[in-house]
Amino acid sequence: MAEMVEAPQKHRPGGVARTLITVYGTVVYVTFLVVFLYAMGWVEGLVVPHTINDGPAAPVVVAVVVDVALLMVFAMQHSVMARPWFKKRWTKIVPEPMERSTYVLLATAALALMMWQWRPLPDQIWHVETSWVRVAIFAVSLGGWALVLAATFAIDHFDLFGVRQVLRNQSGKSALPSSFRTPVLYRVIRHPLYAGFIIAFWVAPTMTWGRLLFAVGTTGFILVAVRFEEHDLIDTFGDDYRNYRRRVPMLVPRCGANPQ
Ligand SMILES: C[S@@+](CC[C@H](N)C(=O)[O-])C[C@H]1O[C@@H](n2cnc3c(N)ncnc32)[C@H](O)[C@@H]1O
Repeated sequence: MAEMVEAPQKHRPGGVARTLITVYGTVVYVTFLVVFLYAMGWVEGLVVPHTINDGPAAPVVVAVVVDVALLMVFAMQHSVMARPWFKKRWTKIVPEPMERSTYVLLATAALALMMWQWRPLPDQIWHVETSWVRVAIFAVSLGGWALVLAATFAIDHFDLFGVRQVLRNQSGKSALPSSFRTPVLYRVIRHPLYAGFIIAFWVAPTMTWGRLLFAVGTTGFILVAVRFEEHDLIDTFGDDYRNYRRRVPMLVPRCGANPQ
């Protein structure tokens, strides 16, 4: 049973402002989709002209420093802007219906900056030659991306990316309260979206040092982000989330356990 927690409603823009906010949220969402699709190709080395193994050549130490700095910008943006204390202060400056879209816009900018400025480390750690094995490995990796997408829809895709908030604002409705959900994926593990990213980043037919650095950095960030996120979820949903955490594993499903 989903528990509902009322979200406080602050600024209520009217007329033209509402329409502008809706346009803003829609443009941000479409921009995010384009950049995110590009990022899939960038990581996988498929379809797009510029991949994780391309870019300006740099000495190894410089490349590592630049890439770690880019990963940290990405991690800081996500970690700080997702916290309730930040949202509380931020919505004194930015109208509440725009808050999530602005988060998504800055997350998209951080991702685009990373792809643009990433310094390649193209030496290979492993490289699978056999073509059917390569295809099978790609399929698992793309399965990781599919899991990410499925998890966004299981939770609430349009709410996660700020679209629902601007559309509700357009029709004069207040923000939907946060709700605790355990749709099927979330009955197997607590963080299917993050698990999908980990699969997508690590399962690679060719692993270069650059991709490994990316996989290690993002996985480290996910493991830290989970702690902050769960702390906030416990603050919001209390014992419902505590009990859920006892019942359901974090990232790796339990063998033989039936999702309840
Ligand atoms: C990017 S999503 C990632 C969700 C989850 N960590 C995962 O990996 O599938 C982060 C948002 O999902 C929300 N969230 C995480 N688990 C949730 C649940 N079971 N029900 C509702 N919202 C949840 C968090 O509060 C946060 O706003």
